[in-house]
Amino acid sequence: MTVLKQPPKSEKVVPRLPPLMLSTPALVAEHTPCTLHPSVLPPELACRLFYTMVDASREWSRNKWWLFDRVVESPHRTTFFARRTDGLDDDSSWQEAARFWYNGRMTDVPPVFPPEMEEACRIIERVVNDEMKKRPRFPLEWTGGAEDDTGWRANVAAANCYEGGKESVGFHSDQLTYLGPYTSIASLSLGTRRVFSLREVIPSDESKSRRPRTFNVPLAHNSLTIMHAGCQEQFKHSIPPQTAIDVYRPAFPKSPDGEIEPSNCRINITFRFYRPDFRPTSIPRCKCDVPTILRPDMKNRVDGKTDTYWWACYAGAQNDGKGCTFWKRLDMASEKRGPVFADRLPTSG
Ligand SMILES: O=C(O)CCC(=O)C(=O)O
Ligand SMILES: [Fe+2]
Repeated sequence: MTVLKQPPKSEKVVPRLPPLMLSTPALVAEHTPCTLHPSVLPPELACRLFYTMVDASREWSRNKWWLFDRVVESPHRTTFFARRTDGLDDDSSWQEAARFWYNGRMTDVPPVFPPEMEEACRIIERVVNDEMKKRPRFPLEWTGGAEDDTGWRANVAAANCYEGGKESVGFHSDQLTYLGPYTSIASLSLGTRRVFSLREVIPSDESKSRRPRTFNVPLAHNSLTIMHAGCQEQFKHSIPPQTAIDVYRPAFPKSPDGEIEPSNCRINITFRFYRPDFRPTSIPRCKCDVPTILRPDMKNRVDGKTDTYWWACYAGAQNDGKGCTFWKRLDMASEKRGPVFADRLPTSG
């Protein structure tokens, strides 16, 4: 008996689009959930902050974590700061949260913002708030703790130092553990210009109809990139290695009568807002008794209302790569993560 074979289904081939260079703020806003703000700080402050951070970066370390059965080391140096207060309330339980920044391992309380960083942060907060006023807000986004809420503010910051073109960070989206869904992150670039790459994660139900495209944004000294609400849910970002970089020539010397020395370093500071309703006391702990990490389910459709997020074990990054199997879906309602008002926040000891 002859079995008639069905002709193979003709699957439409979706062409892969070549990477696109986004060299102006208008192009960045058109193609990504980010905005680019060149020359954001007064030039003298940007230069002073660059020198302070380059000096401080000698003490910063390379993040290390377990990946399957081996320890991997990040190809750049990094550190973390917690602001002394966020200027609005004196609750500092987010400083406690910052202690888990380093791959789930308990570290010392992080240093506070140096004075130049504090000065820069106040300017950056204004830029972020002006930009956020122009954009729609999402139901899962932090909408403020009180009626007189002053809007987005930074209470912590992560900093990175890339020395030379080989130092880099691979494609990732930032963990949302203390930031919560639909966070806004303000990322300041100082020193050598590097390329910031963004690539969308295509939801599973669209994977046959479109392919992700890589967008490359050159980040000049003293430019601010705001990764707006939804960026961590929809896009991954990276600083890829480069075979050639331009050296950065500071506009001011380090000391009034000193020489100007060119540098091949890029400093990045990401100012972040740890949400009052995502404090360490309310983060689920896994079977290893380590606070879990929160990740978005990037493969499912994102609409700002019904997105899925998962709490997962973080111990595996440290504990010889042996974490537990803990997974729990974030449920804003049953975890009582509705808006929390400043006067009702738990205080830390
Ligand atoms: O250096 C950058 O611009 C990106 C850093 C980054 O992605 C991070 O700290 O999570
Ligand atoms: Fe990141």
